[in-house]
Amino acid sequence: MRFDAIWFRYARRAGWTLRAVTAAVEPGQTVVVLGPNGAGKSTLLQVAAGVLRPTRGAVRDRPPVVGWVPERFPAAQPFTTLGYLRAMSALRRLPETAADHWIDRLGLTGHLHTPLGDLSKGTAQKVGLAQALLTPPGLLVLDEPWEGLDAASRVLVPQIVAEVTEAGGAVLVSDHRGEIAGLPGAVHWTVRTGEVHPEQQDGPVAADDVIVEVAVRRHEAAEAVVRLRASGHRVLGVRENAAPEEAR
Ligand SMILES: Nc1ncnc2c1ncn2[C@@H]1O[C@H](COP(=O)(O)OP(=O)(O)OP(=O)(O)O)[C@@H](O)[C@H]1O
Repeated sequence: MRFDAIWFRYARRAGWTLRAVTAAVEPGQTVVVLGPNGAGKSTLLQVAAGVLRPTRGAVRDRPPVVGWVPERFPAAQPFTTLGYLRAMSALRRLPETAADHWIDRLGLTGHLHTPLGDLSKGTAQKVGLAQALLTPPGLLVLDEPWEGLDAASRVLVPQIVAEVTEAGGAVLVSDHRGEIAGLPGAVHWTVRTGEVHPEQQDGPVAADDVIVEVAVRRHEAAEAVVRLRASGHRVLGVRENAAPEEAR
């Protein structure tokens, strides 16, 4: 799937929220979308999912089955969990039992007869995930999927992402806490004031760049890398302290 010179603004006289976005997502690829608050991450994901139409430019070769999980599941709908998942299955001409696997896996069994509006944020998020996965998606778009999820459920997200990509689907996921940034093979895009900057893993350091060396505690290294990337910095490498004895 390709973003072909996409510009997006929410209103005719508003400023541009996305500017000249040109990027590609390959089948089987995970793209982690990072960037500061208000940069345009959610907007980019909604354009990718087809929820928002670009003002200029086009999304090309979007797979026919798209799974979309918004940051906030729209719970103000007159359904119970089971009623909603059955209605979503019927809409997609799937058997009534299509959601059973996800009901079981996401631990929704105890909430089947609860109205959507009465669910906790995390449980509503799981219902959102279940509906996005009813048919194996060629593109799965997840906007901050961990928000509200308990620790036991959080580990399911990278598992599900890996299963989708192993089946040949592409995944776009925004992740301000950096929970998925360590997923093997994931590429990182940083959104800054509406522009998308794919991370250049091996690109040369520009003449006017400055290299800042930072020491962090070993157990904090992964999180520090994620935070630096999320702030739009390039991380050139991580190395052990060469002289630990002298440092003491
Ligand atoms: N429905 C909307 N109508 C008008 N402006 C909007 C709308 N949604 C978002 N915006 C604006 O577009 C800009 C980008 O918002 P967006 O939600 O895409 O950023 P984000 O990077 O996902 O931020 P966050 O991490 O805080 O969720 C912001 O200035 C935001 O106020």
